[in-house]
Amino acid sequence: MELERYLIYIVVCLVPTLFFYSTRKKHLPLPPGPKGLPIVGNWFQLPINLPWETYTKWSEEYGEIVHVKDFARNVIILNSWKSAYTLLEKRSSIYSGRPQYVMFHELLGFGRTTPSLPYGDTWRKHRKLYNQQMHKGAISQFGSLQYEAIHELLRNLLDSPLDLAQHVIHMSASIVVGFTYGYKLQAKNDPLLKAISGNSELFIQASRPGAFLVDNLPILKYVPAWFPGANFKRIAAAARERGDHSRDMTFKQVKLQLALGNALPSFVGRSLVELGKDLDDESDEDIDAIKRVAGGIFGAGTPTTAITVLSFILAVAVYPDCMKKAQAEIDLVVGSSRLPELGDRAALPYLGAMLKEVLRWFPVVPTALPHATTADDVYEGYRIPAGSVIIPNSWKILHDPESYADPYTFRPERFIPEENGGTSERDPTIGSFGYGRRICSGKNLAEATVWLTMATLLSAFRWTNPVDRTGKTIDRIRATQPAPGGSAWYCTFSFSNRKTNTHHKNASSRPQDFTVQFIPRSKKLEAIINQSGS
Ligand code: HEM
Repeated sequence: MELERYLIYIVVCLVPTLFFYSTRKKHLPLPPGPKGLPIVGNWFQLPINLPWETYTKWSEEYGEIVHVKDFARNVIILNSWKSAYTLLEKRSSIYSGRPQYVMFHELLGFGRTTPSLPYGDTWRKHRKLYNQQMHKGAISQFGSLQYEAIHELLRNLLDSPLDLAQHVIHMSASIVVGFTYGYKLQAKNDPLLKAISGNSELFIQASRPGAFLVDNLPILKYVPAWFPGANFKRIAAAARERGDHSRDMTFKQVKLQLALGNALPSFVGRSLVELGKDLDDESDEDIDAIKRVAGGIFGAGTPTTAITVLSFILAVAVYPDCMKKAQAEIDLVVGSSRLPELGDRAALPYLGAMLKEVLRWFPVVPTALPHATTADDVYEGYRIPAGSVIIPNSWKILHDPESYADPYTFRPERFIPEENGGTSERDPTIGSFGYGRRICSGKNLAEATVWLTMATLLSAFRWTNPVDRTGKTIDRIRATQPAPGGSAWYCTFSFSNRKTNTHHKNASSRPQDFTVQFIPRSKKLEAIINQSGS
């Protein structure tokens, strides 16, 4: 009898409690944010250009996490390290999706590249391929590719310093394309480069929330391409064709070289050999994954690496003391009778700190790529529904004075431990390379390339006084102000010889256009640079 009463008591108390907790989430408020309109929500307020600036303004009014509506879609912006770290890193099991957009995923055909895949088995397969070919040991085997491209950069900078940006982009593309396909890029008008760079700009532009109306009104995808106003359909058809063509062309090239036995080491070649399957079965899922991972590397890796190098060149030009400190360290370890090598990295701590500072001071992907939630969640009393788009405001997080003293000053010492005279500020890797399970999968290659370029340039040259196209000096303040227009656009722009391009507003950042004069640090080094190509 006693037992029965206990059981009844437990059922009476427990069931409502469980019910309360299971429905509680649904009754909590969404995070605060600007008021929107019926149906479209905040669509008209979603920023197109330099979006992190608007997100930062919203955070001043509404707090560290802000909610807006992109039609029916909930968009949550994370403006603090605490919220980004707690949600995207610690709760990454439910924050690692990607929002799916009709234009981006379906019409443009980008839906099967690594950055845009939903969280699931195909994405895991892609990341496994990256891990196999891009762990630190595997990357080190591509050292000669990096030396060749970076030494060519030195010679190009001496020959035509005014084409600084083009030379840096060429260096970055040579490494990325060499790594992916074992392909040697021609100095000018390379046909493969033309084929694979065609969609870079659209990729970033279309991944931004609210970029195309069809994303929120999917019915528009049935509008025929000839219909007035259906320009997006024509853009999409051309992009899909370009994508299919470039993927097939590059893949077939490597397959042929493998068959002939003259393939240079590459991501595609190694992955295919390790797979050990019939390479002609292109319907095979594993082969398709290799093709698609490779197809995404150029767009993800070239502009990001190039712009990080350009930011470095600008940073040390306006902070000559940092340049001198790094050069003193290099002179001590490397000397002046050779150029730096990847093996010198551990012995150059100031340069390591400088790499971190470049990534923090001028983050090239200031709002990462949007993540998406795969389950309902609660944060600090706010409801975050499943399927929400999550945008980390990395620009703000990496310039937060609470984490980084005097955040717009370029100061590598912030990443030197206190016991060695630095200030031990928080490592910016999480943030500049993204978050949680979706963190940049090319990080090891990117860091090695940027580090080696920094070391080699500092060892070979000195440079100061950056000027813009009109000859006006760029000072420290202007150096931190991103140019309007994005990085992927920048590469397309440069590759296509400045053909007009109207879709130049997107969510990536690049410094102002600038040039500097590179002066060899000694006759001996000048001779080493000139000999490096022979
Ligand atoms: C300095 C250079 C680079 C920077 C600053 C950078 C930064 C980023 C950022 C911020 C993300 C978004 C992460 C997120 O959504 O949380 C990302 C994703 C990605 N990056 Fe990079 N990246 C760089 C170079 C590269 C290179 C060289 C490659 C390829 C070799 C690459 C491949 C990718 C891929 C595939 C993704 C998507 C990962 C996924 O969705 O799982 N990146 N990168």
